[in-house]
Amino acid sequence: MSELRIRHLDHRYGLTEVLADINLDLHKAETLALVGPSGCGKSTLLHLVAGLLTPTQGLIQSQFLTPACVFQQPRLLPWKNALDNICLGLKAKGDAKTVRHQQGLLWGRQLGLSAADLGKYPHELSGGMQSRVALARALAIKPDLLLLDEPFSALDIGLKAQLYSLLSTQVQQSGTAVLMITHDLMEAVRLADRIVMMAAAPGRLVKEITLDLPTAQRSDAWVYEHTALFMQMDEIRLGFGLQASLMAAAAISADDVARPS
Ligand SMILES: Nc1ncnc2c1ncn2[C@@H]1O[C@H](COP(=O)(O)OP(=O)(O)OP(=O)(O)O)[C@@H](O)[C@H]1O
Repeated sequence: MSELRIRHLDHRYGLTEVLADINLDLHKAETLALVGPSGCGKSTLLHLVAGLLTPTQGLIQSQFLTPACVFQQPRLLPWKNALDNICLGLKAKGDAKTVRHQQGLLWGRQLGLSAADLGKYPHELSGGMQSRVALARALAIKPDLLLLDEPFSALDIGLKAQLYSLLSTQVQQSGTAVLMITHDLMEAVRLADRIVMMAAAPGRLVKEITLDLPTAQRSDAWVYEHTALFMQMDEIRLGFGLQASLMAAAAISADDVARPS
């Protein structure tokens, strides 16, 4: 059985239905990418899984014990320097200062932050550096579930590549499950074991794709080719508000002609 089970989940903000009948499973060591257009409810779903919102209806059952979140906004404490921000979860866990600073330095370095950067306060860091501090803070507690809301969107292409590889290694070595949100289908194709496409109004799951090739074996060419392939799928195209492929468009107009008015 899966460690995370979501069944018949609905969510409303006031009278507006944002999520409708969401059914999803996530297993240990699995990376699931939620892809969809802006406003389709991806962040709401992540907040529900994180327990930050209560669903209007439906079931969320989680056996993960140490979840960690990285949100779109880094949400760093402005009065603490980067190192102390990274160490927040370790402090809450009760680790001694020397131990947590050692760990914090290690994670900071892994994420490409220098010793000088780690001494800086959030307002002295670039957006990309702040995102890396937030990711280091999440990884430092060795989570069994990582909830990522577009954590790579503010990063340059080289840094993205480094962090993709760090994340894949983390998943392989520690069995962390990852539920990640992205607008970027190519990012999902690079990192995920499964991609779930959402459509909007109300937010719902419209297509699931399983990627069998291990992430370590996915070359750039493989990623480009498969992204292009998936972009031909009607559910993916319609989810992003693009026209359906020509074949499907032809089928729709034939249908329209056949339907009595
Ligand atoms: N606290 C809130 N109160 C009322 N409506 C909200 C609230 N949070 C989000 N919404 C609405 O719910 C819908 C889904 O928002 P959500 O942020 O979950 O979408 P998203 O797919 O993550 O979007 P994006 O990709 O742009 O971040 C949007 O129409 C948004 O305006």
